Amino acid sequence: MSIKIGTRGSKLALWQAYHVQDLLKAHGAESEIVTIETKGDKVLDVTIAKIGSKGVFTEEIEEQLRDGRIDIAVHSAKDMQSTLPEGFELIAFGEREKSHDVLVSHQSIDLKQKNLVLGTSSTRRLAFLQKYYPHIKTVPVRGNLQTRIQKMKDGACDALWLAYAGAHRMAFDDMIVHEFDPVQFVPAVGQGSIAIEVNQSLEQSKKDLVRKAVNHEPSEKCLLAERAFLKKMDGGCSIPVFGLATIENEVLSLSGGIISLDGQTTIEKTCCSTTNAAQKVGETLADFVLENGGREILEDIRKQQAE
Ligand SMILES: NCc1[nH]cc(CCC(=O)O)c1CC(=O)O
Repeated sequence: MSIKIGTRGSKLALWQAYHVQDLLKAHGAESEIVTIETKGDKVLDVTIAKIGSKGVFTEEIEEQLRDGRIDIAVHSAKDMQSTLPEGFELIAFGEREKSHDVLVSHQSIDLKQKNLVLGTSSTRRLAFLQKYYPHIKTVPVRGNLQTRIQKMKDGACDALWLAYAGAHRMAFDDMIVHEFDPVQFVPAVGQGSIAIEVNQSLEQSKKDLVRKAVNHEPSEKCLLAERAFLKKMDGGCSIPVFGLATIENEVLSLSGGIISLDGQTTIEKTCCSTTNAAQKVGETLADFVLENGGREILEDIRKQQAE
């Protein structure tokens, strides 16, 4: 039985796909990798928020899952919508890498420095920057990590604001010049973990095998909590919703919330539960955030983004 693994073609995506291939191999399963270009890879001159359609990194891959050209798709969990299109499911989450954000640069960076320009197009990161470092300017820098580093070196910005996981997996550790505290700069839901998506009708034996080889249970529980939170917040990747779950001594703690685009208002909370109530705790957190000002922030953002 050979498993066909679909993935985007960026180096990070391929790293993740080869990682899954290795895990499958360790469980005695052969596999092959099929690279697929998505709209998010093709359209590089606008931010993801502006491309607008949900699933910019997933649609073309889901087409191939639908017609069986591939068996599984490997994604960054962070790129996955909270509600998948009809007929698809996530069956496994890989062991999470450290989930925090970092600055990557070829030069040393002082966040107090005037005229500093950081490369990012993430609404969450922009809003946190308004809150903690309002003097810092940003420019959107899109493309795969290697392209972005080149753009930075060519002068587009002084440093790139990235997820540690991607920077580390691409071996840019030497260029990490700042690490953001995940308590202040809470990561995006799913950051640092990979997710395996399948067509629901995939043979159960293949699903079982893939899950056995790839799924990391504590990471899965955390991701279920975070994704249940995101789903109830109704946030895609262009809404500055943040959330991070951790497990210690069998207790799952989920910290998350929403921040207004100007960084002035943050609604956030930490909720705890047993690991078996992961989804429930995500929903509880979302209810709290929505009822305590989050709904108004969401409406404001929708209005601004419609303009
Ligand atoms: N937004 C794109 C994206 N999706 C996943 C990662 C990094 C790896 C990960 O979090 O799994 C990145 C780049 C980044 O935010 O720096």
